[in-house]
Amino acid sequence: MSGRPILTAERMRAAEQAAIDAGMPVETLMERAGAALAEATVRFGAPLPVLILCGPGNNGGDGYVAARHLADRGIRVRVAALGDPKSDAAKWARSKFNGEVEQLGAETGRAPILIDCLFGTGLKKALQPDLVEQLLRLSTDASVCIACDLPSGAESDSGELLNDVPGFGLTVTFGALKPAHRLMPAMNKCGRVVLADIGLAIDTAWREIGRPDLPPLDPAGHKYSRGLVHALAGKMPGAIALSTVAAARSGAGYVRVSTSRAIDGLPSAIVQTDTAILDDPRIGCILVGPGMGEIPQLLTLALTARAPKVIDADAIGQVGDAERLRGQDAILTPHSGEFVRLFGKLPGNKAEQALEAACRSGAVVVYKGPDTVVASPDGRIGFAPPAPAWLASAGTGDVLAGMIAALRARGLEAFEAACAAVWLHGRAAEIAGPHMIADDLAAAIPAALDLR
Ligand SMILES: NC(=O)C1=CN([C@@H]2O[C@H](COP(=O)(O)OP(=O)(O)OC[C@H]3O[C@@H](n4cnc5c(N)ncnc54)[C@H](O)[C@@H]3O)[C@@H](O)[C@H]2O)[C@H](O)CC1
Ligand SMILES: [K+]
Repeated sequence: MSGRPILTAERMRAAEQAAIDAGMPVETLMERAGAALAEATVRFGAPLPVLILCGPGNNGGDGYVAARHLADRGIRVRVAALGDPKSDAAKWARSKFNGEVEQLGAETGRAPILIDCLFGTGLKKALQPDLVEQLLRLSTDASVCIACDLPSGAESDSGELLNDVPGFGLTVTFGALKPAHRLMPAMNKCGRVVLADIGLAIDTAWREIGRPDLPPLDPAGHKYSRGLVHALAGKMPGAIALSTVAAARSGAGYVRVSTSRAIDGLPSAIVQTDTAILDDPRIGCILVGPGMGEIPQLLTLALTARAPKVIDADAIGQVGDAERLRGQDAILTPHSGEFVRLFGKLPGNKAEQALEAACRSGAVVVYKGPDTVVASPDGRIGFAPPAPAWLASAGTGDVLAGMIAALRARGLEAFEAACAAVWLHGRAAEIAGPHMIADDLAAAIPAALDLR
């Protein structure tokens, strides 16, 4: 899967140290970071006057470098410092900035552009209340607020907010994204996240889910080679109807649903049958769970089949022991309640919890929410980019399950199919707009596919 790399603070420091050990002075890294911050500020905020808040560490050091670059470009820039720089690199950066540096406090005057260089990946605890008060006050009247690496108060690895944090329009980060840029609640405070390459070698299996690269249609293909999705209907046919329509619109060549009674309103292209022959070798992916209700035998039936399968909604509640999924080539799509009921409260951030669940079950786990992460037992993690809040409505999970099943049936391996569907699901919601219902979301899938 393509997508921007994501590293925890510790792995970021290791990448930085490896570069330093290879002869790259930390000042060079800081110079590149600060220059990138200045460039992004000019592009995002135009040549308005700038106030940079500098902390005592290297986050502050980036700020002094950015101040120098902005001043060199003729932009009026002031620096308000939280004490003197403590790290050698920050002292170096401070010494190279010839402008005024005032002490950050209640008298610090506002500016149209505010850049937060107080704390980044070195944050250890919540900011002092009076500092939070100044940060919030100075951000209130700024027209543009920019965070250096992270909003100060955002915990880099968990995405928790250790203190009140203003909403930033832009976050400029270096080398790799951090989990906080793509996990709630910190994700909501970052605004647009720009990643600056500062010359670090980054190697990671954790990535932001990028635009998917789907296989082209085979001109010699037929409906089976384009992917047969076989869905198992349960007590509430409306949910499986949404899933099957979503699967068909996601490019499955043939969508079939086993149902004990005819489902009204389903497009004729979706074949309804009263049998469930799941050892049909032409099946590309089975879908069970949407609208299933309390019929555990449907999950048991699905688990007798060798075909890949998407286990969603009510079926997750019937799994019982995650070990049942080992060897099933399954994709599990829990929201937080379903996740905790099946796996319990796991340690670590949401991504690490999803990875642990993937390892315990052998399944690819799509841990849904306003921040969705996809984890594979082989260690890969995909973090979804921000998706519209209006996805929080009935039936959108059914649509996602159908999209995953279709892309799996089209031949993408499980992790890639799940990541691609999550990305397309978010874009389809943007296209459908804030008043959408799940049916509109399914209808917007072709337009989302055209975005690639
Ligand atoms: N990753 C890279 O390749 C580069 C990162 N850069 C920038 O460096 C910061 C990380 O710098 P660091 O000095 O480790 O920590 P911070 O500047 O985030 O924190 C400063 C310092 O402050 C102390 N501290 C922590 N929390 C608090 C608190 N709540 N109140 C008071 N003091 C606190 C603690 O001792 C910290 O060490 C990274 O974010 C990037 O912006 C490099 O400049 C470029 C390369
Ligand atoms: K910061």
